[in-house]
Order: sequence, then C-alpha cells, then structure tokens
Amino acid sequence: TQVWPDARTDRLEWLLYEQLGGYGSPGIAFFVHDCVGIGNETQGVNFGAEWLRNAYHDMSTADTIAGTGGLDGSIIYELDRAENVGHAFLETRDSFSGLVTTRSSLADLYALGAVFAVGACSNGSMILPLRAGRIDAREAGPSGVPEPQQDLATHTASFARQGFNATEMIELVACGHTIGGVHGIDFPEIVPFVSNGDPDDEHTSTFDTTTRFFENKVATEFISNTTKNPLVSGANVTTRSDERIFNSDGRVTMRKLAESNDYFTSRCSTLLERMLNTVSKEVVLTEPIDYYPVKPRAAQVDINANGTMTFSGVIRVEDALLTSPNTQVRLHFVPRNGSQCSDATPCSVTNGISGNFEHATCVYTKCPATFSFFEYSLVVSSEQGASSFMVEIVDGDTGASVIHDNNGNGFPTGESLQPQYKLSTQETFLIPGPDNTFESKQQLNLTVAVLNAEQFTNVTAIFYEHKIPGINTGGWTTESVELTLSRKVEGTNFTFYTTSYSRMFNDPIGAHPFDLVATGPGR
Ligand code: HEM
Repeated sequence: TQVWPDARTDRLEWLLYEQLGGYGSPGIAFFVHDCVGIGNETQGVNFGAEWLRNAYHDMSTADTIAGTGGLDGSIIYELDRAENVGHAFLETRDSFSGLVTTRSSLADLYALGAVFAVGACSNGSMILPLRAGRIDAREAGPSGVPEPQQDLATHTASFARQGFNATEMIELVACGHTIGGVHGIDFPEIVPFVSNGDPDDEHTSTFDTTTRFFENKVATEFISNTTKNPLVSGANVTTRSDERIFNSDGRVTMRKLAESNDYFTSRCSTLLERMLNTVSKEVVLTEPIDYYPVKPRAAQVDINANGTMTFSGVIRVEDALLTSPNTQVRLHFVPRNGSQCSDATPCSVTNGISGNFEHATCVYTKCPATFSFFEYSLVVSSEQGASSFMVEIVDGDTGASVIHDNNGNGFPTGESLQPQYKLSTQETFLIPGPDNTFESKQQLNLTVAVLNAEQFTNVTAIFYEHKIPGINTGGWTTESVELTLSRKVEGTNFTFYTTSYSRMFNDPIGAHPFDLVATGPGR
C-alpha cells in the first residue's frame, strides 16, 4: 500500500530490501551474514551481537515518562563512558556513518542494523518491522546504560525508565543475551584475561552454547543449570546481573521462555521492536517500511535539443511477479495532457528493456523478497511529455498481463522540475590557501529544466553541507541558491536554469545531495 515516492522511507527501503547485489546497494547487511559476519567467532567478535548491543545502549538512556532520549544516535558522543566500554560502538558508528544522509539518520540506520542483526542471527525467522523518522542527537545525552555490577533494584528502576516492566526486563535481557558474549579484553573483572599470544583474541565467554543463533538456549541452559553465561555463573558474584534478573520472579519468566522457542522469539520480536521504536516525544515514526513490489530507480528526464525528451532509468521488480523466464516488463507513459497514446504518439517502452542485469537478495535464506532490475529508455516529443507511467508485466508463457499503477496514482515522472545531469558538470581545482599552501575546491555547475517556467518566480537549489566538515554524523546546514534563467529550449515549453555552487573539498561530491524547489503563484 506504499505510494512511491516517499522521501521519508525510500532510501531506507532500498537499504533494507536490497541487502546484497542490489542496484548500487552498499551491501551493509553482509557485515552480519551468518550473524557473526565480518567478525571472527574464534576471536570472539560477533558483528550481529555488536549491532544489537549498540542499539540497546543508544536507547537505554531514554526517559520514557519525560519523552526524552531513546534511539537517537547520541551514543557516538558517549563513547568515553565506562558504561559504553568496548570497540563495538566505534565499529558500528564507522559501519553506518557513511550512509547517513538527509533522508537516513544515524538513529534510523542503527535501528536498521539491529533489524539486520536479528534477521541474520535468526536466519530470517525474525524480521523486525523498521519504521523511519528518528532524529539524531547533536550532543551527548544523560548516562544510564545498565551495568553488570549494579543491583536488581537499580536495574528494575532503569528498565522502568526505559519503558519495560519487571517481567519485560527479564525477557529483554534474555533476548539480548542469546547472541555474543562477554569479552575478557573489555571486562577482565568478569572474564579473566590471560594472554594466549594472539593479540586479536578477545577472550570471549559466550552467553549460551550457540553464540550465532538467536534462539532460547540462553533460557534452556539457565533453567537446566548448565549455563556458562558469565553474567549468571561467572566467578565474580557482583557482576552476575543476569542471574539476579533471571531469578527475580522465581524463574517463572525464564521457564516460559525455555519451554518454547516460538514463545521466546515472539516475545523478543515484540520487545525488540518496542526498543527500536523508543524515541523522544518530538519524533513521529512512519508506518513499518514495506517493500515496493515495483519500484522505479535512478529515474532521469533529459530535455534534448531536437524538441524531444528522454525518460530513462531502471525498474526494480519483485521476482515473485516474474512468473516465467521470458516475462516482459513494459512501461506505459501517460502523456502530459492525459490523452491516449497512439501509433502517432507512442508512449510505451515495449522493447529496449535490456533485461536483468543485477539481482537483489538477502543475507539470510528466508528472504521476504528478491528483486530483478530492468532498464528503460523512451524518447517522446517534449510537447507530449509524460506525467507518469504504469508498469505492465506480461507472462512469457501465457501472455497474461498485470498492470502496476502505484496504487492508482501511476509512477510520477517529475518532469516539471528535473536536474539535467548530462548538461551538468563537476570539477575540483586548487586555490591558494594560507602560508603558500593550496586547498581544493569543488564546483558543481548545475543545469535544471523547468516546465512552463512562466508559472514560477523562483527556482531554488537547496544544498546540504555537513555541519562539521568531513563528518557525516554532525548534522547538516543548508544553503539555498537561487538559479539563474539561462534559456528557453527551442520548440519546447522547458526552460533551463543554471547555477554554480562551490565548496571547500571534504568529501566526494556524491555525498552532498540537493533538493530543487520551484515556487510561484499557487504552486
Ligand atoms: C541489566 C541489563 C544489561 C546488562 C547489565 C548488560 C551487560 C552486558 C555486558 C557486560 C556485556 C558484555 C559486553 C562485551 O564484552 O562486549 C553484554 C553484552 C551484550 N549485551 Fe547486554 N546487558 C544488559 C542488557 C542487554 C539488553 C537489554 C540487550 C539487548 C536487547 C543486550 C544486548 C547485548 C548483546 C547482543 C551483547 C553481546 C555483545 C557482543 O558479543 O559483542 N544487553 N551485556
């Protein structure tokens, strides 16, 4: 039921569902394939566990009565605290900070990481719903992550502040402590650290016998008194926080969790989802992000010199809709004036689709959807144009055809205001800096096409800059630049506007997105 496009969710939808091999996918989920991912089980590094613990630590300083804190990325400013010991938090920041944009906050990416972790560690049995809209903190928040040497009353009060009652505390700790373990390198007072000559060995004592599987062994081994969980049976009694918590209701809750793995995973799904959705009162989260069965990607509209225009891009199609090997994907563009197409005014891409050139799938086997990609390109007269298009999928064997119309809206082309990438350039040059040095400067020479420009008084580009040069996670400043009318494109109702925008070099220009806005009477 999602209608495309949706600025709040589309980027996260891409990261969430094109996990591996997608169109331009960064493949971040690969970090947690098989749960341990790019970690090293022998040395005790489990990336899935790191991403889940990271989300909990970021969230656990929330005050749900006051409506402050929660999953807000503030942990990146809190790494020097004793309650956040271990390299997991720095590693998680460095894994995700490069993906922060104006449309994917670090806090949303941390939630995505936890969703990937639980998905990978349960091999796709537990897919937590992901909502978007978390707002990144700009500074450290209060402290208050639970620590193992604290007593039961402190933990119970801490979980109550986080929004979890005493039973939920037991459950949530069990859900967290079913993967990974305690690293002697960081907690030598819990797991004695005796060097074995391997500088990378973290001396990890796992919470249960299956560190890489999200299941109820943490509970079954506790109930059968065979657990090696160092927070239950470690030599240091003071740091046996799991023992105190798991026993706090006479083992009633742990027994229930031990009796049924389905019950365990269902309680964990509920509570982990709530954990990820614990946000400050200003935040309005979206609905859970579903995948688009059909999604336009990399759409581009070029105004040509000969009175024509070219619509091109890629259509991502869920494999379940490609019912036979020769299934065809056809696009039908709706002319701007809403008229029907004819042989004289073609508006379909019936061929020219070059077929699957990439395939997107999950890091775990129970993947909710896999996708194929189809390229398209259609030239029509600029007068005819196209306001939207429909996607028709024609079964290669039976010829049966299904139209996908974006829930009745068509897929909008956005032709009335489009950057002209073919006419835009970017360059880097050196300018003299202080003390006979040189600094490099980037310049974007941007051309934008505006349809019926007489309806608009201003055409503006809004550029986003990192507040802290080169640092993705420090927030954004915006700069609005009014574009200058360049020329009307002959034989069309399009007008080109241009601007040159330059900045001191700190990142590849691709990391600097911009929005375009045209304003005028009634628009
Ligand atoms: C009273 C509450 C809690 C205490 C005192 C506590 C304490 C700890 C400690 C001392 C470690 C070892 C960390 C390391 O060596 O790197 C740990 C690991 C972990 N914790 Fe907790 N924890 C609590 C609750 C939670 C909750 C609610 C979750 C998530 C829902 C969670 C998730 C994890 C995970 C996944 C690990 C393994 C990390 C790894 O292997 O890298 N913890 N916890």
